[in-house]
Amino acid sequence: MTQVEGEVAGVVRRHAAAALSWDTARELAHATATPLLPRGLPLADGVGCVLATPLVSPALVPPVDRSAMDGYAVRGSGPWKVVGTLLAASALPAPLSDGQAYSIVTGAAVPAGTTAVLPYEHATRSGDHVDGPTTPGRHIRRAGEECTPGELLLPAGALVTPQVVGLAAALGLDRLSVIPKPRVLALITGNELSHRGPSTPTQTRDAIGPMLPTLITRAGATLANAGPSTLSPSASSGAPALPTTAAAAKAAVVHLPDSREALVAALAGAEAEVILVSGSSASGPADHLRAALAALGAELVIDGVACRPGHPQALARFADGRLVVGLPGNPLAALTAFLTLGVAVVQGLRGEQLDRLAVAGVVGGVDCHPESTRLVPVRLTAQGVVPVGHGGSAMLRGAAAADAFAVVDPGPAEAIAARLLPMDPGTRPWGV
Ligand SMILES: Nc1nc2c(c(=O)[nH]1)N[C@H]1C(S)=C(S)[C@@H](COP(=O)(O)OP(=O)(O)OC[C@H]3O[C@@H](n4cnc5c(N)ncnc54)[C@H](O)[C@@H]3O)O[C@H]1N2
Ligand code: MOO
Repeated sequence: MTQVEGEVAGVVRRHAAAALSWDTARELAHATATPLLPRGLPLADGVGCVLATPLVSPALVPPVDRSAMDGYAVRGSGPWKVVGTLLAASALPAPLSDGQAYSIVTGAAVPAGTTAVLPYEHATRSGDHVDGPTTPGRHIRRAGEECTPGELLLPAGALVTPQVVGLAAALGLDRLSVIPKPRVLALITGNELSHRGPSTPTQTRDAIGPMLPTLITRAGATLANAGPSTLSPSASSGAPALPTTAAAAKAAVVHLPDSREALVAALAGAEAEVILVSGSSASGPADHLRAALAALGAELVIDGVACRPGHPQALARFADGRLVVGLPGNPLAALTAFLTLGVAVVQGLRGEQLDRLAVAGVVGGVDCHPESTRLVPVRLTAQGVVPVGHGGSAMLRGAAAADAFAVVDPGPAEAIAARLLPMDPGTRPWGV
C-alpha cells in the first residue's frame, strides 16, 4: 500500500468508525443545543419563539359583565323604560331598577342589576318604552368568562403564534418571556463557486447559498450578520467574483475561499449561535473545516452520520457555546444535513422538542441501504408517498419537486413504509 493509499484507508476507517446513526445524530445534536436564555420581548417580537414561562392570566377577562349584542340591557320583565344609551366607552351608569332598560352596544359594560340583553332585532320599541322576549342571563358575557387571575392558559414551551400574541394583548400584557430565536450564519466555501450564470468546466454555480436563508428562517432561527470582522475584503481575497458591497459584507451568507486561515477568521469572528459551513466537510486537500475547528479548540461532537446523502456532516461546539454544523458540499447532501443536524440544533436552542416524524406507506416500496439511513425525496399522495427520483447527492431536481424526504431505515431489502422529514422545516410534522 502506498503512503497515499494508506492515508485514504485511514480516512475511510475514521469516518466509518465515527459515523453515528441518523437518529442518534439527530438526538445528540438536539441535546447538545441547550435552550438560549429567556428574554422579555414586546409582543410582536415574540412571534415564532416559544414561551419561556407558562402564560398565566394576570387578570379577570373580561373584567366586567359586558353586553354580547347590540340591543337593550334590561332588568326584570318587560316592558321596560329606556333611561339612556351605553356605548363601549361609556362610563359605568347607575344600577338598573326593575322595569328599566339602557340601549347598549356590543362590548359595553352592562349596568349593575342587568338580568338580560334584548337584541334590537327582537325588540319592539314604542316611544321611550321597549318590549320583547328575554331569558335571564341571555346575551351577557360574564366577567372572568375567558379566564380568571392565576389561571394557566398555555404551558412553557408553547409556540407564540399570532393568536397567542392576540390573547396576551387581551390579557393586558405588553411583553412575553420567550426563548429568543438563535442567530444562524452560513459560510459557503469553495474556490470553484460562481454566483451568476451557468456552471462551466472550472466553475460551479453556488446552489447552497441561495437555499439556506429561507431554510434558516423557516426552521425558526434568524439570519445573523457576518459583522465587519468576518468578511473583510482581505478575508475573501482569492475567492471568485463576489459581491463586495457593504450590504454583502453584512449578509447572513458569506462566501469564503478554500483557505484554512479565512475559515478560522470567519469562525472566530462569527456573531451567531449557529454557524453553518458548507463544502469543507470531506477529507480532500481543500476541506479545511476539521483543521479550522481544531485550530480554534472546538469540540467535534458529531463527525459523520450514517445517512445517504449527507454522510460527511458534522457538529462541533466552541468553548463559548457557539455551534458549528458542517454541511457537505454536494447540494442535496447539504440540504439533508441542514434538515438533520441544522434543524435539530435550532430546535434545541429554541427550547423546542425534536420533531417526531409521521410514518407513511411508500408506493411501490423503496430499497434500503444495508448500513445507512436513506433520505429519498418523495411527494405526498392520497395513496402514500411516491419517490420522485433525481435524488443523487449532487442534484436538487428531486428535492425541488418533493414534499418530504422519506427516511428509510437501514435494512437488508426493501421498506414499504418510512418516516417523513418535511422539505420545509417550517411545516409541523404531519399526522403526529
Ligand atoms: N475521500 C473522501 N471523499 C469524499 C467523501 C469522503 O468521505 N471521503 N465524501 C463524499 C461525499 S459523500 C460528499 S457529500 C462530498 C462532500 O464534500 P465537501 O463537503 O468537502 O465539499 P466539496 O468537496 O467542496 O464539494 C463537493 C461537491 O459539491 C460541490 N459544491 C460545493 N459547494 C457547493 C455549492 N455551494 N453549490 C453547488 N455545489 C457545490 C463541489 O463543487 C463538488 O462538486 O465529498 C465526497 N468525497
Ligand atoms: O453522502 Mo454525500 O453526503 O452525498 O454524497
